[in-house]
Amino acid sequence: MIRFEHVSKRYPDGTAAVDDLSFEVARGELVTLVGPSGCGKTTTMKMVNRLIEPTEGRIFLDGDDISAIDPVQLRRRIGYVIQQVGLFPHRTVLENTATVPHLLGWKRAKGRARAAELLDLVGLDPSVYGDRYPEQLSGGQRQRVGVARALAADPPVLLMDEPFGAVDPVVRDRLQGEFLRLQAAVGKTVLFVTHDIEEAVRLGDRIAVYGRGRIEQFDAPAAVLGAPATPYVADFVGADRGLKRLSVTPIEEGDLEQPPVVHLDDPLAGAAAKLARAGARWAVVLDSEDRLHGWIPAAPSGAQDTAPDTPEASGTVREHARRMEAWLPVGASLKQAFATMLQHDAGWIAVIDREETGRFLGVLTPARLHEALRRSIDADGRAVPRTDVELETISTVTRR
Ligand SMILES: Nc1ncnc2c1ncn2[C@@H]1O[C@H](COP(=O)(O)OP(=O)(O)OP(=O)(O)O)[C@@H](O)[C@H]1O
Repeated sequence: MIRFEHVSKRYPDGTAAVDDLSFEVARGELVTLVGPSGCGKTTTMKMVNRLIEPTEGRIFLDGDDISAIDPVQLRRRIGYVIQQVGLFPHRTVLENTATVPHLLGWKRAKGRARAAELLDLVGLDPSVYGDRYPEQLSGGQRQRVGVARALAADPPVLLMDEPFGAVDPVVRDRLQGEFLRLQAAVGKTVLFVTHDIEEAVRLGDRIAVYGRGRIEQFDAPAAVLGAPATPYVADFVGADRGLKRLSVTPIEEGDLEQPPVVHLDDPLAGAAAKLARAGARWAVVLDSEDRLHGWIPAAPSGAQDTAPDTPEASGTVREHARRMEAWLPVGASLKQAFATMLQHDAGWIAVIDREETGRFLGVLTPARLHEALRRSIDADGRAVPRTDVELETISTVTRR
């Protein structure tokens, strides 16, 4: 979709902003360009929409040499989102979002309808925010408008230059998550500039790690973290790359442990017997459709008089079950799993198939999380699927 062939940009003062760059971005792919300040990321991006002209080499968009395309026509095929969003202060949010449809000569009603749809898509209710002016929005909301505006004419390509750079880390984290969901829905070809390796790793299908004017490594996030191509890349991704890897390693079903499972309407005595047989301290509680409800300890509170593993325990699991807040869908990252454990001060989290169905799949414990991480590192090193990796030592600490 976007192809660079031996592209260089030299400024008259002799600065080589980029030097002999060749790479290709596939249709629907999100590539992050990451590197320290001044290494040529923005220059690379601005050459794609001809805000900067290369001194050597050629750039192709969908097979067309862009030097032969009128820059104004070209920019209509390319959405552009920058850090200082550049919203028009005297136009409403809806008018700002409809800018490009307006320039393209769409009928006003059609442009506004499209703008409203896009605002909705980026999480801003058009009936609430549509008539506001940019100064009446938070920084994060302004960025969302910037994204909606860039998408308004449905361009196949998006260029994003540190779009979330100016907001605080919490908002930034949320915007990244929203953007990933949006991208899963719209499937644009995206070049995304950032100087933050964590952002690059989280968002990119592939990452281009820039040194001075050159790409040092162009690879999937796990590969950049797992096998840095040069000492420079290793240094840039940092000594804590194992930790960063948590954010690109998804929870898989094979990572999960299967604790005893009981149902809400099971008699308590039966549940207690099951726990005793398994030697477990707790069991997961499901409803009649196997959806996660919560958990039950081996000695439910209030039932101490009748120890649960004695036949005197009466009633059903329902009366003693506790709700479980610490859960995630399969496919969420190990980092999210770890964060969820910390947030809920939980020794394990429940993993379900999907949020909508809530079907219980198993639990992830810290030991299992560690194993999953080690298996993923090993799998990358040997280029095999994670399920094929057998660990030599497994360090689980259970009562079993
Ligand atoms: N008009 C110009 N004249 C001379 N040198 C320039 C000009 N514009 C940019 N440069 C230089 O080109 C190099 C690459 O700049 P570029 O903006 O692409 O870097 P960047 O990686 O995007 O950095 P940042 O993260 O700080 O935005 C820098 O050394 C910069 O000083």
